[in-house]
Amino acid sequence: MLAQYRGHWLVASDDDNRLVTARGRLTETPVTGDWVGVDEGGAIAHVFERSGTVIRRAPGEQGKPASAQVLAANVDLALVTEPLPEPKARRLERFAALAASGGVPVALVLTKADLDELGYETAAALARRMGVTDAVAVSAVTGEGMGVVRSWLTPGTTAVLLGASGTGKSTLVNALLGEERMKTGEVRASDLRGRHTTVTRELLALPGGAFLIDTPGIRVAGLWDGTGESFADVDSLALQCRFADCAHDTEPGCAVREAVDAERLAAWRKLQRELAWVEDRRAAQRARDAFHKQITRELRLRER
Ligand SMILES: Nc1nc2c(ncn2[C@@H]2O[C@H](COP(=O)(O)OP(=O)(O)OP(=O)(O)O)[C@@H](O)[C@H]2O)c(=O)[nH]1
Ligand SMILES: [Zn+2]
Repeated sequence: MLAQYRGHWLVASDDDNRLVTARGRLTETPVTGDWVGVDEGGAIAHVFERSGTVIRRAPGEQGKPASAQVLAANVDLALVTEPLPEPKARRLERFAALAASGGVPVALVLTKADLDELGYETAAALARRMGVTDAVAVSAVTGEGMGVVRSWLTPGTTAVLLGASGTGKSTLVNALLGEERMKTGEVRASDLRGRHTTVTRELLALPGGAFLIDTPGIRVAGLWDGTGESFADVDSLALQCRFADCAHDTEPGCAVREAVDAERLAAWRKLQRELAWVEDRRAAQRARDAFHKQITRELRLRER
């Protein structure tokens, strides 16, 4: 699945790219990166099981039940972006957690390296603190660091760009695509002529043989399902705390507070509070669903 538009999906097959609709009653709504089966009528009839998903809490309205939104499926690597010269560690941690919770490995990409002479050092320091192996400082202006990013994009694998609006994702996409961008533009124009659709998340074929999913315009990245391995430092140190349910706050004998950077620990706490809030809502929703199911079953029994 190449891209999702309002009620339409752009699907790649062996011979061409086709704009299709989806049959009702699919188990999952198809998202960019999905492998789908299309029936004779040219509609998506099946969404294959996913591995490596990026899921956020759907930006909902107050009072509405919390729900999940899959941003990308079947992703092998998340390039988490944040601009130099003052990258925000909190945002990096949040996006890294979003990827890690769906089983997607993370690499840090600090953009706009031309605005900071110490970009590479900053990237390395942040990566060390976050427990991330791969980090780079890149510039679309000078080309610095682009080779490193390309080396991560193994042919046949799919990467997703994750980062707040304005962190330089689209610019990075253009740099990686080189002249190829024109082609995708043409495909899009001919497929969607007169449809007035907004392009959201697209799967792009890079010249080197890898695929890249851009996620433009993300303003909020609410967590949905834990922080994955993105706080492995906190998780493993927690085993040495005196109390099994240590909140790493004021408890005596806390191994985490001693070893983890105060700001990182504060960020962890904030994300945990958010997750507790989400879990409350998810539990309430599950209870409502179970109740609804039971009522429906009882009504059906009575009708017999
Ligand atoms: N100096 C400098 N500016 C850059 C670089 N990369 C991106 N920018 C600028 O940063 C701004 C935002 O870049 P975008 O690529 O649009 O950011 P984005 O992450 O795609 O934003 P959304 O599409 O809103 O999610 C633009 O004005 C770019 O020109 C860079 O390497 N150096
Ligand atoms: Zn502790």
